[in-house]
Amino acid sequence: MSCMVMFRGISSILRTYPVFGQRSMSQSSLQGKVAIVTASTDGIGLAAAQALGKRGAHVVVSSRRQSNVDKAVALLQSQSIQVTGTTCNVGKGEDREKLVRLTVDQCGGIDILVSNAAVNPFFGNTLDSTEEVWDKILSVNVKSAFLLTKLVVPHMEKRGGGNIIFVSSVAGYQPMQALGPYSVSKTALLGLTKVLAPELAQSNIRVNCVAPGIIKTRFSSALWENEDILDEFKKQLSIKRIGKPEEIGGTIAFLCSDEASYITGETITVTGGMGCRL
Ligand SMILES: NC(=O)c1ccc[n+]([C@@H]2O[C@H](COP(=O)([O-])OP(=O)(O)OC[C@H]3O[C@@H](n4cnc5c(N)ncnc54)[C@H](O)[C@@H]3O)[C@@H](O)[C@H]2O)c1
Repeated sequence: MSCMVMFRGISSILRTYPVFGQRSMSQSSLQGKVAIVTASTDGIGLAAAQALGKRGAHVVVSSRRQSNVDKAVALLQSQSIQVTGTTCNVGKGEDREKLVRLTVDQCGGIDILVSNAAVNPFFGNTLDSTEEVWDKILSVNVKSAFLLTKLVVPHMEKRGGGNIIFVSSVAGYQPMQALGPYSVSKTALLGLTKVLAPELAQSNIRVNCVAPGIIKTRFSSALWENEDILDEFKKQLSIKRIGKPEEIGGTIAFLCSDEASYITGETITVTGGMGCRL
């Protein structure tokens, strides 16, 4: 068989069975989608914005400081990502409303919410934690995730569907020593995912969650800056290194794509094989 004949044969197979050709590429595409990612000027949030943006989504990045927003917007623009930026403290109702209003006004709608912001103001024995600690952790890590969801759902319904991603933690499955209240807040997100997925499925909105292991960001620096602590953690890992923010960003983008069209109510652990599921 000549090369020409063989080439024609392959092209006709690709036309007949598009799964071998362009279809798989378009299923991962987020072209035309609008994505809000909270706390997205650094770490996992920034990596999620990059992963969604590289697949064609217009991303709306935010954090509490304008200077950080400006830096992230400039970085994403330099990577040819369509981006809008604003300040948002997710713990404040007026900021959440401003974020949603600005996104709808400037980008025409909302298809994706990645609720990524979190705090951990407390290390120690859980019985030493105060009411203020619990109020802060539950307000930022859990309540704001739900209240933002409530605000974006009507806009997703107008677009015929959407995707919501909560960022939990492996600590949500197996509480980490000295991180009691934070771990409990991350367990709550596993529950929130399961509660909302069936309610929102009728609106064609999928609700999923990612539970990172130890990822190299500012948030986890206490765990990886100290070699001894890091070595102890590495013993629990199958892949003997800590994770990179883009490894979480990629998982989030996958969950938001049509490749994950039959996945809802799930949490994907991304831990290098830490092996501690409930
Ligand atoms: N890095 C890890 O090892 C790890 C592991 C498991 C889960 N996580 C989760 O990943 C998410 C991102 O964390 P990260 O590791 O990228 O660290 P990070 O410090 O870059 O991200 C957390 C961000 O939340 C922001 N934030 C805190 N309170 C806020 C508020 N009220 N409004 C808006 N933003 C607020 C912080 O400014 C910070 O930018 C968090 O939900 C965290 O719990 C991280």
